[in-house]
Amino acid sequence: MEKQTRTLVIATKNEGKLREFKAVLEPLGFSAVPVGDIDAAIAEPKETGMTFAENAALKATYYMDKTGYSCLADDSGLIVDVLHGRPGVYSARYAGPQHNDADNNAKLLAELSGVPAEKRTARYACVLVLARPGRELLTAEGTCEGIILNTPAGDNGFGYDPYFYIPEKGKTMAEMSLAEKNGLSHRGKALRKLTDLLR
Ligand SMILES: O=c1nc[nH]c2c1ncn2[C@H]1C[C@H](O)[C@@H](COP(=O)(O)OP(=O)(O)OP(=O)(O)O)O1
Ligand SMILES: [Mg+2]
Repeated sequence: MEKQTRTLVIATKNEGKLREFKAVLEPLGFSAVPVGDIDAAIAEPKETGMTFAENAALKATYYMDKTGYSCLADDSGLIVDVLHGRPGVYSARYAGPQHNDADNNAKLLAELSGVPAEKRTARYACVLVLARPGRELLTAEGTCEGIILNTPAGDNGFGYDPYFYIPEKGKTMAEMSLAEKNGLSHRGKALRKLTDLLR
């Protein structure tokens, strides 16, 4: 086991994801530095992929090329069964290019209006890709099952979390601490798989 801290540049502009990355990675001896701290002027890439895996690889490779560092990217989203998998890879842009959580949640609720609880099954999915100079890409995935509520609960987390209810826990993801969310979330699962690959 190497003892020195290994720096991973986190290739995201999302503060909520960054908090979750740091909480998992720092206790494992990684220093998680947001790409904006390396160079705040790098423009966000267009997420043109058709899958989470394509977009995660695209973001990781883009930021590695721009910074020269190993870069860890996350592409994730919400898959709602009764909506045939929407919003899926378009989760961040569901209500339009402004990329606004409140607008996205409002659109989700409108699309689910009148749909009873037992048909509101959904899952979060996360694909992580680590791009390292001169090496092959590393990929890890995670999912987390839940139900979409009609009314929000909780102030933690980000994105769709106030509406994403975990029946086994009796609460939404926005009612969980960072550690509790990471313990069961799509991102937490993918991060643990990815760090296992780095040991
Ligand atoms: O744990 C989560 N809790 C709540 N919502 C979540 C979660 N995980 C993904 N989501 C939603 C937020 C966003 O609407 C979309 C991700 O979009 P995605 O492009 O991967 O991220 P982003 O644009 O916010 O940041 P970036 O691309 O810079 O990493 O799915
Ligand atoms: Mg994005």
